[in-house]
Amino acid sequence: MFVRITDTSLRDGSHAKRHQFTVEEVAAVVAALDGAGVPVIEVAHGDGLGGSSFAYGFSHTPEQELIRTAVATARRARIAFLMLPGVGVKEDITVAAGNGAQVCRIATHCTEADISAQHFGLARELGLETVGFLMMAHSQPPEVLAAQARIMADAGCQCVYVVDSAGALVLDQVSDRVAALVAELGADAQVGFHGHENLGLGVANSVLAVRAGAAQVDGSARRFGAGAGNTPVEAFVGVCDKLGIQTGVDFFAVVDAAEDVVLPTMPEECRLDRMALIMGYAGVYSSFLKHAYRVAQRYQVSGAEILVRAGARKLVGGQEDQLVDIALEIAAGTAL
Ligand SMILES: CC[C@H](O)CC(=O)C(=O)O
Ligand SMILES: [Mn+2]
Repeated sequence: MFVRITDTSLRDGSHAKRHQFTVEEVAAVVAALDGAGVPVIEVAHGDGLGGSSFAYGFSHTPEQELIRTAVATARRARIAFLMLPGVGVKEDITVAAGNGAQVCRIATHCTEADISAQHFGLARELGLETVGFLMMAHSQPPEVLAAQARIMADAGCQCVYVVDSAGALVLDQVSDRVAALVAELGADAQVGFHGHENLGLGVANSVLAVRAGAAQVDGSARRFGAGAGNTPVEAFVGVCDKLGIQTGVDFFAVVDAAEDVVLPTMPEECRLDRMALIMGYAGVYSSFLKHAYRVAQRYQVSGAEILVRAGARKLVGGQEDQLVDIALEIAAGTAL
């Protein structure tokens, strides 16, 4: 059994770093992960191409420059980028392809796959490998996700991911979703899994995804990602070694890369603390974490209460501004 790993520290980790990666940091991380045999490395603003904005936070370095740096540094790894239709536009994909990126990952909310069709079409025309992200996958049952995956595959997506954006999926809930996509897509497209650590299940959920037929799995060195972070790639590689699942990644080299190279780029460790746990429990988009801290501070209300209410409202990516509305509701003493 083989699983292809994509490291997303330089994209999902961007949320945890408020999008402040430098060229030097990207070069160092890509060199270390590439040297360890990580086959795909994702680089972009945390919210994907075009994410640098008032709404999501401005990047320290333009993401296309970071992509160029990653491409120039990697010897074996393919460089991937993420793009959310509406946050970025098709031109961003063309520019990233021109900068040498090889894997185009298009992310939509898990009921909105149809908005990705033109982007997959363009990416295939440009000769890019394509991956689709069905975000907030905990919020829909397996059959709904499978139907959405079919829309992406028919549009030219070569691997559709079950994306546990909130870190809310628990064990069998991952297997059931991945298995439903595998059954629907058959030979038409692969299936992937992207996990978050908010309930401490990133590695276990990823193993179950592979056992249910996932051919690709995401992780981040040192868990560097939104919320409590992503599936720790070095732990996942070690567990795969023990289980006889081939990854092609050198365990000791990726452990060194995580500790010696990625950790120094992190503003702090991604913690499985109260806020992160509530995100997983209440089903809140992991990238809302820093926004929730900021809004709680500004309106002097409980960040935990904001997240509980965000979960009850079933907010999706792009609705970060509703955290302010929720904070005002709490400050006014309105009951949930
Ligand atoms: C804002 C995009 C988001 O971070 C994509 C992702 O990694 C997820 O939904 O988990
Ligand atoms: Mn993520």
